[in-house]
Amino acid sequence: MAILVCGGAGYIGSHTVKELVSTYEVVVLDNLTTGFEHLIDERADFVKGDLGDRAILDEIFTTHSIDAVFHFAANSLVGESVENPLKYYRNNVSATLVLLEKMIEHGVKRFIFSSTAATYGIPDTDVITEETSTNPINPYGRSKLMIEQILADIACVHDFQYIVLRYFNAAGAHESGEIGESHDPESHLIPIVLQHLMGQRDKISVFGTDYNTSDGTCVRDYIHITDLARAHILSYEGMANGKIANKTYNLGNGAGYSVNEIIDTCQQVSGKQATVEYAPRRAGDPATLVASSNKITDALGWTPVYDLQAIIGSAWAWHSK
Ligand SMILES: NC(=O)c1ccc[n+]([C@@H]2O[C@H](COP(=O)([O-])OP(=O)(O)OC[C@H]3O[C@@H](n4cnc5c(N)ncnc54)[C@H](O)[C@@H]3O)[C@@H](O)[C@H]2O)c1
Ligand SMILES: O=c1ccn([C@@H]2O[C@H](COP(=O)(O)OP(=O)(O)O[C@H]3O[C@H](CO)[C@@H](O)[C@H](O)[C@H]3O)[C@@H](O)[C@H]2O)c(=O)[nH]1
Repeated sequence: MAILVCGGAGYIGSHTVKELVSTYEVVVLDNLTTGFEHLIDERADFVKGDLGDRAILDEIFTTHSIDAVFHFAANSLVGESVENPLKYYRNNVSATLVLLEKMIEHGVKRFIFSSTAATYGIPDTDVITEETSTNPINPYGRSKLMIEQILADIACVHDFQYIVLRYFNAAGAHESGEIGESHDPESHLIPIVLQHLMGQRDKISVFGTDYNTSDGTCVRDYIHITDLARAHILSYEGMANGKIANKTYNLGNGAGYSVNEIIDTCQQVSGKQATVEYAPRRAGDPATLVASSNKITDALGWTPVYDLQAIIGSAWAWHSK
């Protein structure tokens, strides 16, 4: 039995493939719009194509015995989604519907979905649990919540099980040093700061200093990608063993760090001094997003291993290489 990883050439997908290949047969489907073929572990089969392409999905589902689909493929930039919502609804919703239809048609019944803290919008609590109300404030978050709702509907009427994983801010690099965070252009805070500290950017822009947080900059919960990858594998095995089905779990470290604190930690880890420019708010950004991940700890025993220092340390090691 094999696992199909949609978006396995991307940042989180490629790290999960690396964790999967030692135990499972893995097929990667990716159109390489934001991913890179060189990130895919060579033990995986790679199919270059789009998840909205019915013929490619028919081919994969008939030539491989797929037991589960891990679905990472999406557009995932908050600011871009505000500027170009149709791109987000087309890729994150319409193309995913094609994948789901083909799974049902071919009798593939296990699905793990990459969702996001952006489904919560501006939470009315300091620490977000899965019971916190979902009220996304940007098209990206809405596109993910729509798929979550569609999954619940499908599971009511088909032989189909899903796990939704709502990640907070994914960061860090694989401990092998072989792969790390690659987005082009890069928009994520930690790689931008590290690129600057390596001399590849003139300065860092901090988007917004007037948020209702301790220092006025946005607070996020950063989680290492290997911790995320392990949560996917535990979720899959939990479903396959009949322990869990049709659940939604947060994945975070349970600690919030402001943009300024991230810059400080990057300076400490690298031993270099940053040049910072304070800029206006970026559209679509909530002030604070911090997770409680107790639900997945209770269900599957998952706990994050990497703290912020270790996350930034792994990213710095990879960037320096
Ligand atoms: N990076 C984060 O902090 C974060 C946080 C929460 C949720 N997520 C979610 O995790 C997933 C992975 O994020 P990432 O940071 O690795 O992004 P990424 O852009 O690095 O990876 C996405 C991959 O999907 C591929 N892809 C996109 N649309 C496709 C399509 N229609 N057909 C085939 N392949 C397609 C891209 O080429 C890329 O390789 C996304 O669903 C994202 O919404 C990411
Ligand atoms: O040059 C920069 C880049 C970012 N930020 C700020 O840093 C914080 C983190 O931004 P970023 O790294 O872009 O991540 P988010 O926008 O929080 O989104 C990430 O985390 C979300 C979950 O919380 C996921 O859903 C998204 O896919 C993923 O991109 C935000 O307050 C940004 O405004 C800056 O101040 N300057």
